[in-house]
Amino acid sequence: MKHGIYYSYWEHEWSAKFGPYVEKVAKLGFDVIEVAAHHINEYSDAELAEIRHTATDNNIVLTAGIGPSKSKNLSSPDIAVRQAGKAFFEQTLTNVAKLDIKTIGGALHSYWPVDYSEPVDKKGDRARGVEGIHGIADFAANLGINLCIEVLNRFENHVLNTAAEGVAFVRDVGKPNVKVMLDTFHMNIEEDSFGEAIRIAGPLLGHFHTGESNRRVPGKGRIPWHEVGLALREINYTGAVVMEPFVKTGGTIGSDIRVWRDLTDGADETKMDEDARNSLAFSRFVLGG
Ligand SMILES: O=C(CO)[C@H](O)[C@H](O)[C@H](O)CO
Ligand SMILES: [Mn+2]
Repeated sequence: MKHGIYYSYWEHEWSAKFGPYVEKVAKLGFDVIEVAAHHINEYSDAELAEIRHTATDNNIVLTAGIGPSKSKNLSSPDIAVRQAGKAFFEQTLTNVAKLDIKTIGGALHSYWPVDYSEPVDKKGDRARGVEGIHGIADFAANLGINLCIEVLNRFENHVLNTAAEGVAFVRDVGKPNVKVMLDTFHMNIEEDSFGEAIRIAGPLLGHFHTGESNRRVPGKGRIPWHEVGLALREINYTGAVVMEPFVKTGGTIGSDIRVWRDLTDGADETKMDEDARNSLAFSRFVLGG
């Protein structure tokens, strides 16, 4: 099991450059950095090559996260939006592969965060989402990339809220490189049991996010980490465990994640680094790896 952190912990915008964080997370002791793929198409090949070299030099593996925008929604009822989504993913996956990334996770099957001022068509969105992911799966497979479909809580997405729904979706897609992704923050809201949800995902679990119920770093709250760790061991999970703390207000990240109070307790960057380092030690101990 490899342990990582989403670099957005330190940032306010999904567009923030992730290159400078590779060395930082290596120094903190992580194996993996997760980067936002939202704006990767704006990076030059030279920039991507440099980031890839820095990662290799620092023994860091990269993974990617994305919350697709409404205009790139693979499950939209509007065929033009679905086509734009497919084109966007093909370009994004091509660039993601330049960083030697093998895992991209998020609401790939939909968009994020969902605009609930509009009527919800869960059945139609799910059916179009299955078709949309099916339609980009082989493209991703040819680049050696797994598509990890994140199960989110009801306030952020309606298509997949539980591990059981995630598994049924992935089975309907029926492609070996399309997997389920779970996140303890969302599980805390939707699942009856953390352990059972992880066992339901079982061999289909492709990526795993961690965070407390208020998205502080693991170890500061009341998620049943021991139960989570036991279940991950039971299913022989060998993928990445990426902590996804969101503690800062402000910017698009603060607004998308609904961070309306300072959860850093006024921490400066040095203190935030220390929190991440301590949480990594806690995560390795309680989850394994
Ligand atoms: O858990 C999440 C959102 O609540 C997601 O993992 C990411 O934050 C989102 O896809 C943006 O990358
Ligand atoms: Mn997540």
